[in-house]
Amino acid sequence: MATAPFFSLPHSIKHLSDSGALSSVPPHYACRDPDAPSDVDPTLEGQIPTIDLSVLTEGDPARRSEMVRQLGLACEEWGFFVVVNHGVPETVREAMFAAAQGFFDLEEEEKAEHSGKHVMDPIRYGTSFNTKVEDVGYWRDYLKMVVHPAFHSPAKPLGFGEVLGQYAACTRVVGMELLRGIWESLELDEGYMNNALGLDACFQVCTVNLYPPCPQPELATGLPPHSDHGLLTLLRQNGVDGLQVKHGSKWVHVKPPPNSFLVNTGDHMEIVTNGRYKSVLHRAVINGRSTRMSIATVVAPSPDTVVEPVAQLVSSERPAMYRGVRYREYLEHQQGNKLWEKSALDLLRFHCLVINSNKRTNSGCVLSILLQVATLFADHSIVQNIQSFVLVYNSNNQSIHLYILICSMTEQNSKSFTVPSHSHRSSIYFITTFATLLVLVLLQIQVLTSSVSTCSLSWPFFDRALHRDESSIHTELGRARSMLRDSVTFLPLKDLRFAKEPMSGHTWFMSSMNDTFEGDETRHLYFPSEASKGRLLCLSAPDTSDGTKNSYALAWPEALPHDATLFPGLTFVSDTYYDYGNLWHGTSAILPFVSWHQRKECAVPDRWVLFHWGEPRTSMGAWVHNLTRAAIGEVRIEDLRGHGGAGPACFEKAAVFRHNEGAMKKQRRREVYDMMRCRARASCGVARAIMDPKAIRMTLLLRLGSRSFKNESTVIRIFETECAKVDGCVVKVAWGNNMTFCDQVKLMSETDILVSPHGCQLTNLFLMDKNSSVMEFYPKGWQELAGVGQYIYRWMANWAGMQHKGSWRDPHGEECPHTDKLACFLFYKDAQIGHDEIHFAEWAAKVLGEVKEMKSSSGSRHTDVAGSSNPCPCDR
Ligand SMILES: O=C(O)CCC(=O)C(=O)O
Ligand SMILES: [Fe+2]
Repeated sequence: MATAPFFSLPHSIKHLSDSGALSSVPPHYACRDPDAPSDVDPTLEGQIPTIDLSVLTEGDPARRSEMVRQLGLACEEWGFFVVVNHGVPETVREAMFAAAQGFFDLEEEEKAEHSGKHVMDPIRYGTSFNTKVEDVGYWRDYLKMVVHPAFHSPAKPLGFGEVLGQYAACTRVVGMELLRGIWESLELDEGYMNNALGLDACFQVCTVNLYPPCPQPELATGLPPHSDHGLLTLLRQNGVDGLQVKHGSKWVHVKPPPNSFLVNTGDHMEIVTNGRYKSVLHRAVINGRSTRMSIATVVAPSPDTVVEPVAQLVSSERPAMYRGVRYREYLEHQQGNKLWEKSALDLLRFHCLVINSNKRTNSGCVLSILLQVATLFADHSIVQNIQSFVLVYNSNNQSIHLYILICSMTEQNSKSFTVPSHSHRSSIYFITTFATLLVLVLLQIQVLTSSVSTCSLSWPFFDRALHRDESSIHTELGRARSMLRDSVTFLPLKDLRFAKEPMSGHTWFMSSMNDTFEGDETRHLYFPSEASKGRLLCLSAPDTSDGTKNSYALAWPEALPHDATLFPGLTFVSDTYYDYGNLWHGTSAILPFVSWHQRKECAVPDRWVLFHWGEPRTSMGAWVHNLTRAAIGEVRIEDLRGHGGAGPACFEKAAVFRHNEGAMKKQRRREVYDMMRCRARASCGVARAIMDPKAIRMTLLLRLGSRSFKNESTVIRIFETECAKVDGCVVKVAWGNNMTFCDQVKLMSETDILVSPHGCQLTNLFLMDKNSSVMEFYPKGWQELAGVGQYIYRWMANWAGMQHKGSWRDPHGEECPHTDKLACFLFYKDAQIGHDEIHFAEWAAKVLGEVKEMKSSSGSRHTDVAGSSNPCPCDR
């Protein structure tokens, strides 16, 4: 029951603290005994495990599997670890803390717009944890935002949403990589886990915690001991410590190394791993001097998933310890009650007992089993808690084993969440089923021990079928086939309900179908398969300008739709939301096919069917076409309208990718980029060059028109001047628009530092030797208006094993004359880029210095080139 505090609660602790009039904490906040002996053990601090994420994502298999082992140990022994080398730029963290500070600095009325009425509101500003039910207050203000699967952000301060979006995306990537390692440490299949937990639509919430300085920090607390609800929580802080985690019976004060994430396991990790990896208790302490801010990002199962212990971690020795509950319900319960230790999780715990009665089968023993069972069933509370019972008859030694799994929950347990509990009727059901089973077992014993082996039952149906004449059977089969054929149902290929989210879940393209996960590959569809129940994919796509007019269906090979043409062999079906003309988007669309090709014994498709927004396309841009041909083999794009028959096209075998490479794992992407680089170089005959280890090759890959440098000759001179200062440095200048594919492949194979404006020509970056560097330039206005798409080359560099050395964003340039955001973005998109002589010179010198340093420590490094001793994957 809620207890009303005896003074009126402040709007926020910040408000209270900013007033400056406090010399002691109001009694409502005094929840600690200042004289209690310290429960913090400083000796444990140095033992907190550290996980190097870069080893998980790009380490060689041996290092990676050792890191996975360490991750497993960290989860098992601590439930807490520090993550370093996570790849999230410091600038992203800094921007996020600045934006969060900006929010808390708004006027109290502006923030109050988000003072949630309900604990499940997607944006919630408040103080303490849940003032409606607490009888003490915590010295903390917070802003909680659900950022995935749907993204929510306060509108103020300006730009908050962009920064949050970027922070959320980066932390989600880190969270997913860690989860991947965690599943691996338990030998759980990643695809299965992603599916079981609905991780594509994972629930992600970012909570910014603000702990202002407190006049009596020894009396109050920031957050009491608690565990978090999700799978993992990733925490960053503003440089002021205050997080403490429980290890054994002691607390550890955490002092994170710079640029690291503090990660703890949550309740749902404990549930799903059936208690192998327990959620860790932690708390936030406060101080008297400085404001502490932390950002906790929880990554959790999708809200509608019913999470329960995964079957692989449940056995007779370790029965399920928690009952399943829908994530949304758990969250609502946890957020709607007092925050205290593991009180929410405790409600889901089973206390289990396995009873095994091992008896020889003679009538006396059967009677004794019956008696035992009757005694058990006489107690209604036991019947209520019986999870399962199994009777096993062993015919070798003629014994019966009866296993009964009894799992109890407290009264409160069964009330708190809405799950069905057993009723009297179910006890009757149990008893009846049990009795029936027993009779069946006894019957079986009899059958086995007597020598009756024939069955005299007569089946009128078979009887009739056997005596029918053959021709009538054929007629009947023909009729059935024709009915099947008529029942093939064509659905719209493009479902506009999902038009806004073409990349997520089961999208608008064949929206009624679920993807399959296979290892770390991009999810995809394959026909015929178990999932399609042996049916083939048929497409009817005559309209090239409106995808909603095109359609698809599944049909059994024996009952293809009328007028259908069957295309033999393997077909690759691709749908992309951009186009096959653009280098970046085309590459992104073919990448999963390259991966699939490599995995499936280098299978080359007989044809490609390309869709863009659900509309058929009959060509790829020259660069994309060449890359595809180099990576997979000859590209024959089928024009569905010109295949001869007027009816639909059905494919003997078809692999469909419709999310670009979106869901592919990083390690896998790297392998695919490696393969594409290797094969592109081989197909262009780029010869292996023995490089002077001191040579540093800088390439300025420039653009004409939009996003070209305003003063190109000056920019070239700056880089030439800096290059001239470094021993062995040469500069090349090229323009992407007038080069063939092979010219570009060759140029990249001879580039150590790629200097280029943001734009599709940068897609070439993966063709450089691994570890090469990229410097990127943007016109004015991009940071604010371009959304996350502006980071694609940063991501690509990371996926392909390159080093992105940062970006320069032109602060000057023509002002946008429009008021509309989109119109302004389009205005800046085509703008030219200025320059900053001093900055460019210093930046170039720094990158040149780093590359020189790296080269001198690693020597010559031309690898994976045609003619080298390492053939490319799928070389024949
Ligand atoms: O601020 C901290 O260090 C802890 C925050 C926390 O535990 C939470 O937000 O759940
Ligand atoms: Fe927490």
